[in-house]
Amino acid sequence: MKHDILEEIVAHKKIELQHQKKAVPLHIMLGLASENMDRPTYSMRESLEKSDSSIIAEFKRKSPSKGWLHPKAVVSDIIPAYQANGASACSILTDEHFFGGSLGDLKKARQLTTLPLLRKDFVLESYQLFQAKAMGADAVLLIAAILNPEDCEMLANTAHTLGLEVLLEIHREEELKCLNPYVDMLGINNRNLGSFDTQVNHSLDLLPAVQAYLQKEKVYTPLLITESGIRDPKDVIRLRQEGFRGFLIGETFMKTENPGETLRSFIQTCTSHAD
Ligand SMILES: O=C(O)c1ccccc1NCC(=O)[C@H](O)[C@H](O)COP(=O)(O)O
Repeated sequence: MKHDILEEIVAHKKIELQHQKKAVPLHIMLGLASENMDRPTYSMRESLEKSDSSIIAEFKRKSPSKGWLHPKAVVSDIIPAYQANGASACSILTDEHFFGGSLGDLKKARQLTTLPLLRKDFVLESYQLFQAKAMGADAVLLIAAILNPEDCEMLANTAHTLGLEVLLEIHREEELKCLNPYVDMLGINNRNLGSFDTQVNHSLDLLPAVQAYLQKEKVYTPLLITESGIRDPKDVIRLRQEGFRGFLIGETFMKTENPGETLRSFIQTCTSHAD
């Protein structure tokens, strides 16, 4: 088994954050970004709920599991094409070292789309939530595997005070303890970050435990999202039938020459086979 890449990512992120907070202290960041701090956000949850396809199309240049997917990808080509071709929301990977992204990508995407934007990064501190809001995000990802339940609730609560929705990602049943009243969407990651093994059926395997937990803790009603390794429109149809209402897809689109066009034919196949 490979070492857990998350440990390496988190160690790197802590150092990166120290530099960022020194270079741009919070009060300076807020002063520079007043336009986005004041803007009303778009609801990712509502956009997914009302769509028949509910695709969250990801902007991802490279990944630890696959290396470079689309090294020269530019936001101004891909994000408008995602919107034109039926995405319900976009996920922007803002981590630079491991994913080749940046906060600049998020800022640029905000200028080019009215789709809800998810800041996809490894959030450890509320400073990163302010960054997300300042750069134009509508939602943030919180990863249960790198947070304890108390920090997770504090971050989710802070995100809400900024008007940001929260997608909580889990991979294992034990991580359900990170659910809290501020979680809008619950994502099951099909990728094991130790082995990189990615099985779409993982979402279905974990579903009974998730449903039982939600049934027990009646106050939580997150929208269910499935994340990673989705390559076949038939998987979207099958997972939708089981109750998933969001499909986070990166590699399937980003490894192609024209991610927007690939999204278009993916959605067309989903909708033509849905009945
Ligand atoms: O994608 C990776 O290799 C990866 C490794 C370590 C932490 C996170 C990772 N991916 C982030 C994601 O959540 C995915 O980009 C997202 O779910 C889309 O997955 P895919 O459709 O398989 O690109």
